[in-house]
Amino acid sequence: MIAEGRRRAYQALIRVERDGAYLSVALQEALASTAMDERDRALATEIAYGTLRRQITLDRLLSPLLRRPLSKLDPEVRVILRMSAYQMSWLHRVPAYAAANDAVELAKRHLPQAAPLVNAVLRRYAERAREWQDVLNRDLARASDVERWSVMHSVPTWIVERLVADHGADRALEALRSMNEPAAMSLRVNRLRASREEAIAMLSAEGVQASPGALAQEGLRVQGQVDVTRLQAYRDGVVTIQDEGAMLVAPLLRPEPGMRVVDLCAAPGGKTTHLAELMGDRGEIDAYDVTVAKVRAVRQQAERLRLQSIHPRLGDGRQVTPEGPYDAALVDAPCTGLGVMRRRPDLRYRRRPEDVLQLAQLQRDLLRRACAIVRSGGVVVYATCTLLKEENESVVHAVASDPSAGVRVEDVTSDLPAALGAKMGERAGGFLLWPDWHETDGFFMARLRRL
Ligand SMILES: C[S@@+](CC[C@H](N)C(=O)[O-])C[C@H]1O[C@@H](n2cnc3c(N)ncnc32)[C@H](O)[C@@H]1O
Repeated sequence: MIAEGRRRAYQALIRVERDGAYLSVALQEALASTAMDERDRALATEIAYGTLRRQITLDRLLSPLLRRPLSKLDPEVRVILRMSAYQMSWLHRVPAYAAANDAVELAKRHLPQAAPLVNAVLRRYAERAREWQDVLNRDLARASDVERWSVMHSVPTWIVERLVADHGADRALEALRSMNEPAAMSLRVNRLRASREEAIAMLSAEGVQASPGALAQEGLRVQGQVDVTRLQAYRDGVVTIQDEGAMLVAPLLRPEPGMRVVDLCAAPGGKTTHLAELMGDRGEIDAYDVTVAKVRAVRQQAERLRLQSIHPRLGDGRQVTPEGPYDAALVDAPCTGLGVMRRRPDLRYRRRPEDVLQLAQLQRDLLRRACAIVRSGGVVVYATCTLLKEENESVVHAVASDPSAGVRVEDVTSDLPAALGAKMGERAGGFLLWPDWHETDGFFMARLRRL
């Protein structure tokens, strides 16, 4: 019988491979049954995320064992080979024979004619599975640095090239090394409903261990992987799932009760709701996004947190025309998401180099619009979860250097937590929080002030 965790991991991975589904959605569907054991759930999650994180590496390791290129095989075979090779090389508590036997059973069930091939390839793979680094070092001895790093860290070459060009090889390499570590889980405490200590006690009463985060005053780090949405503390609006790095963005607007704020890219509402909490839920926040489903997501989060000051609105942020100017605006722009690769391992394979150019245009347009609709002396915060200059500093520079925008860039050092220490980097055009510094996602944030 195929282990439940492997069966569910396969279900999710085949949806990603064959139908282009997002991993988070496909896995949620695969794990939907409430009857599932927590251990099976954890194994399925580990296999699905781990396999996608290591996909380029796995394909390189598997290729010499195949007569045909991996890309020419049926998606079912690709998925079964990758997920089984992943377990053999990375999940040392899983015996190789268990992974191989289940792989053959999976093949028999989903593509019976491929079972002998799966069996033969994985028996050979198992002989060297633990030595994958040595195998690759030999294979890549004559490869360029970019190709070697791409294969070793499973990141497409164009992304490696861009990161090296933007930040230098050392910094890029440090970040790449961190991209395949599982992401820590953090929560934001809604301090309108509980103090951080009270929230820790509520979570503890539900069997969840949490401790104060190092960076954000309202941040909590949770031990292990927990489905927080099932907890009473979540349903009661005491906590929100948010990366601790993301919690540094809303305070940059210097939110105060009574302010009128616009969030041009609000869904699913993580930063909008944080703003409302920081404003004591007094004031007005117009929260825009482009689809009905996304606007609904913002509304649901506002309702769960019992926040009245948020007005979810359907609309293109580039065309927002308010009756009067806002005190502050947030542009948490759509981006390539390279700072959140740990949480969304499939993103790196979906993105194309041409996306950067298109996104940068949209980002500039959104930021220009934000600058146009805040009052004189008001602030605009621009944020992304990517690491590329073209989407970060260059966007800020393009807008701020245009005299018609009437803004200047501010140094945000004094608004950032002291816990960041010396790790501040170059901040003239904005602040980049690297994902390998404090076990957060990677974020860029800049503040502009209207003259
Ligand atoms: C990075 S996400 C925002 C995350 C959100 N601020 C949070 O913290 O939960 C970017 C959002 O921008 C939205 N978006 C994309 N193009 C847009 C546009 N032209 N106008 C407004 N929103 C847009 C996307 O739908 C997406 O929800």
